Amino acid sequence: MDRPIDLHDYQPTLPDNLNPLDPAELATLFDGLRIQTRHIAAHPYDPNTWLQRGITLMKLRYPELAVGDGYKAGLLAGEALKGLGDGKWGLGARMGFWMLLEDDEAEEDGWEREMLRRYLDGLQRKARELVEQNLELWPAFEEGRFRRRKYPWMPPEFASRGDEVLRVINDEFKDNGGRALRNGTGQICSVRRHAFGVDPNGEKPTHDVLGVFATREIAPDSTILIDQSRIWGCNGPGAAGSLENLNGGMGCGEPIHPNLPSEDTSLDLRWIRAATGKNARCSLVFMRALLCAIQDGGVDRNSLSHPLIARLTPCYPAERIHRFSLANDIALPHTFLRTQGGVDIFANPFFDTWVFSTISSRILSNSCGDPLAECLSPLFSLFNHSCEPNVRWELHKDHRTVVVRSVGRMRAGEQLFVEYDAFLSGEGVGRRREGLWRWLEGPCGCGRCLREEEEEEGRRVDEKMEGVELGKGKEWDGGEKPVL
Ligand SMILES: C[S@@+](CC[C@H](N)C(=O)[O-])C[C@H]1O[C@@H](n2cnc3c(N)ncnc32)[C@H](O)[C@@H]1O
Repeated sequence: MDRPIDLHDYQPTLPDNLNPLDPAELATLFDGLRIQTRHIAAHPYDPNTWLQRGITLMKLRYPELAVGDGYKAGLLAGEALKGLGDGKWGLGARMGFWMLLEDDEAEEDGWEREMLRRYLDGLQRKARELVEQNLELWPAFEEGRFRRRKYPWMPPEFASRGDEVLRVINDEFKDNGGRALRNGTGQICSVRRHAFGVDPNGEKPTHDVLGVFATREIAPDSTILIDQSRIWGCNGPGAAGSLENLNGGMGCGEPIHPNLPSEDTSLDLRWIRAATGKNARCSLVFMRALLCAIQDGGVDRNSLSHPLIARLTPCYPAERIHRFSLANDIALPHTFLRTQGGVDIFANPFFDTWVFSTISSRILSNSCGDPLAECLSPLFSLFNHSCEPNVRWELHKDHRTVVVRSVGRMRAGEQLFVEYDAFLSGEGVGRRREGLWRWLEGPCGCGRCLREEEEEEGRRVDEKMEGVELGKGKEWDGGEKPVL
């Protein structure tokens, strides 16, 4: 957030249709945001820096980010108040912010201590007010509404997939081909750009539209891909051997889930399952995505640069309104990062709330699953949808392995398509497109939809022509003119 931005890239995430912000006011707010972000970097444990930036984010109409900063301000003020009780917190000498005191400084007189307590109390109350202003208490307690948008300060390297990302993916396809063919050699498919062709008018950029293509002829019913993921989650087993999840909803029969026997006890994720109930699978996918970034890249790199996250196309649907929850989307990931990720959530900018929100926009249109389990597959997530698919897929009982098989014979160079929602295949093109909109953020561009759209258009033109012919016929026949 401390990067200069182009004001043309600004899109608020608040769904309310308010009057647009005046450009001069917008520029001032973004200047403030930059300064406050630098101030946070210099004084990450001062609750007031977080509160002030949260207020700016609210004015800029980013409710989900304002809640994130308000939450951190409240947390810091609360921890400082607790520390005050222990005699450990005080005003940093002539520095104007609150800090941990050296032992000999801790002997403050009662008056100063009382002043400090009141100040922190006030900050905590204002932080809570900021959070509440950006949430609603109804219909769901402590949830807010927002639209998913690209944040204007997003560094360009995270905004689209570079050639290095494609190289990594294609190396993985090469390894996977060997496994699927069971003889250890040979590639079956690869990822390519311009998956739906190049826009003839040059209006839509198609460079960053990826798809999976056959690199050789594929026989019917062949295994094409065995894709195992580290980013998965399931609602876990129920209590006392029942299949019910702890908080209702179905559970699976694996006693160790949502963990694996190979994971050590420091990665016990059952508390996330208990906290999120029937949404556990989605929260677990998100936490595991953060965990992957930490395990592979450490805590000093932006998690958006992790190859498993950098390869995903984000979902920014124009009209759809999403909900975010203070408990599940803000408090839970921060607690997870502090307790199990080893991340300092105040001093480390790589796990800021805008990064959370961007990761979850990428997971949204790329994960697959069912009411029990969710999985973000590294290679399967690159397959496009068709209403007449040439491959079929299955999520294994382990909730993290997707197997893809061919339906009929395929030529080298043919694009491999899966069906995202098989329940829609019996519907007409209009209903199918409507149902698929939430996955595709636009009309389905598959061969069947384009064909049926053309047929429908043709029928409409024929009907119109028929009407014209009928009208003409009456006139020429000397019949009565219609009364308008
Ligand atoms: C799981 S990803 C597939 C890979 C993606 N094309 C990419 O570039 O990374 C799903 C996204 O691909 C695009 N997509 C997939 N199938 C499509 C289709 N039949 N028509 C239009 N867009 C499609 C949509 O943008 C969708 O949100």
